[in-house]
Amino acid sequence: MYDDLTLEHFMDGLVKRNPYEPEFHQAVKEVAESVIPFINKNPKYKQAHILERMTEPDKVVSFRVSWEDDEGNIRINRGYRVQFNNSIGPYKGGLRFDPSVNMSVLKFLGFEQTFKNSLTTLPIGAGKGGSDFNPKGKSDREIMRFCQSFMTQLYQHIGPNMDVPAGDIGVGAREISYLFGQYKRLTHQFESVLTGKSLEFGGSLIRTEATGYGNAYFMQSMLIHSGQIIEGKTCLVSGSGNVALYCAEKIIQLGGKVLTLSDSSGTLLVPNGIEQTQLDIIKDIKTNKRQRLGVLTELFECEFYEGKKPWSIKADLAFPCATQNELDEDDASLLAEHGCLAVSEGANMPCTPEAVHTFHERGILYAPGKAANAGGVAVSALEMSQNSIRMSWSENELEQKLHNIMQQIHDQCVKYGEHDGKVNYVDGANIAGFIKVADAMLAYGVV
Ligand SMILES: NC(=O)C1=CN([C@@H]2O[C@H](COP(=O)(O)OP(=O)(O)OC[C@H]3O[C@@H](n4cnc5c(N)ncnc54)[C@H](OP(=O)(O)O)[C@@H]3O)[C@@H](O)[C@H]2O)C=CC1
Ligand SMILES: O=C(O)CCC(=O)C(=O)O
Repeated sequence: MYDDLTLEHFMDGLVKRNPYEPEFHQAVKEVAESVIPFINKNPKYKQAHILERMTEPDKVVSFRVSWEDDEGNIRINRGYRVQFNNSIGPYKGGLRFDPSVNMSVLKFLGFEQTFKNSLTTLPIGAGKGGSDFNPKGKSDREIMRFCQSFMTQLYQHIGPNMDVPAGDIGVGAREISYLFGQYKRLTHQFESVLTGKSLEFGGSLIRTEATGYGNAYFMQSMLIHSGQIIEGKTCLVSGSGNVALYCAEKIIQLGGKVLTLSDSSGTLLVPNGIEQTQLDIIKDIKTNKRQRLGVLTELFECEFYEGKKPWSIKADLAFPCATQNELDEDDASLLAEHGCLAVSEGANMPCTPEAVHTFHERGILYAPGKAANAGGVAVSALEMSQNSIRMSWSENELEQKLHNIMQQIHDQCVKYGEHDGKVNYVDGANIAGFIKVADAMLAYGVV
């Protein structure tokens, strides 16, 4: 007979094996709280030490990235790829270029990706990578030289059936193009080794929009399930990158009113709701001109609050779409006091555990990122499928597929997270994501 697994014992071991990795501990604890009771009811997972194996990455690589800046100085950064779990498909997950990147951050992201990719219903394993390189303020040429040097190290670890990276914070269409160009030059192969590519060379329609659109669809499903609608609701969105901009766009299309966006310098407030024409200006400022949101006060009627987060503004719904731990307990209390009904995470782990606890305590519907932002990686998997069959699906087809996938993810969360008529989307996402990967690992035996 086996004793029950306890959260305390499991987490003690994990922290000892992975010291100084607070983000990784946070992500694992959130999953362990949901799945340990499930594992104890299903001893086959306990006997095979599935959770212990799932929390140990398959492989981690770290490498030097040397490159030359525009002044001719030699610059050195560190590159990484964490290949977390390939039980249900090739490693799949983004690359992040940001000074905050370290092993703890990439392990939390790779671990989360395991559950997210499982939830998509598509055959993709989990990985994450990146560098502590800061793209802000760099010229196009510097970005190109960095990406080429990064790929010169990374290319031997990736491949269309091995590991397929994509974008994340600081890695968008420009960086993916430089990375793909260098991979092609090194290997003489034109293959589906990155997703988020431009349309001219194998990219998929809707991939740019997918994470943000998917998050708005998830919120819509969650509201409908509880007898409400998104139309007419006031919304706070944080961030103004890929995820935030397209989350805002889909909210507007669904009839919601987006009051805010933000960046690392502060929050933009449009009290009557951002209109699509204004959103197009914001996209140009952030994506093409790479400027701060504050410049918008000169372009249309809006307010800008330097150094402030959006969460103190009264609204019905919240969509944190910037970065991890951007919404804490105080922010969650303010949202609750202002009557917020639901929170759906576009970013990965943007809400602290204390904030999530507050949502649950105050009856606010809460969708974790691994469920709500899975639309991006799902369309990445569809990009891989299109590349394999050398076809391109239409925008309508892809958006319909994305919408269906988000609905299926929602329904899996309900199936595994509903107790006494209430849905705990954290438990639902964790248990549903766990089962598929765990069953594949059991089938492989001890590997
Ligand atoms: N891209 C994708 O397909 C997916 C992304 N995600 C997650 O979504 C989040 C956003 O990614 P993405 O939109 O791609 O990244 P981008 O680089 O396109 O945008 C990031 C945005 O977040 C803001 N930001 C970053 N750090 C901070 C901070 N510390 N405080 C306040 N604002 C901050 C940035 O501001 P500034 O402009 O000032 O830098 C920018 O507006 C991340 O958590 C990512 O892991 C999840 C699933 C898929
Ligand atoms: O599209 C992908 O492969 C990566 C998406 C991603 O990094 C994420 O879901 O966090």
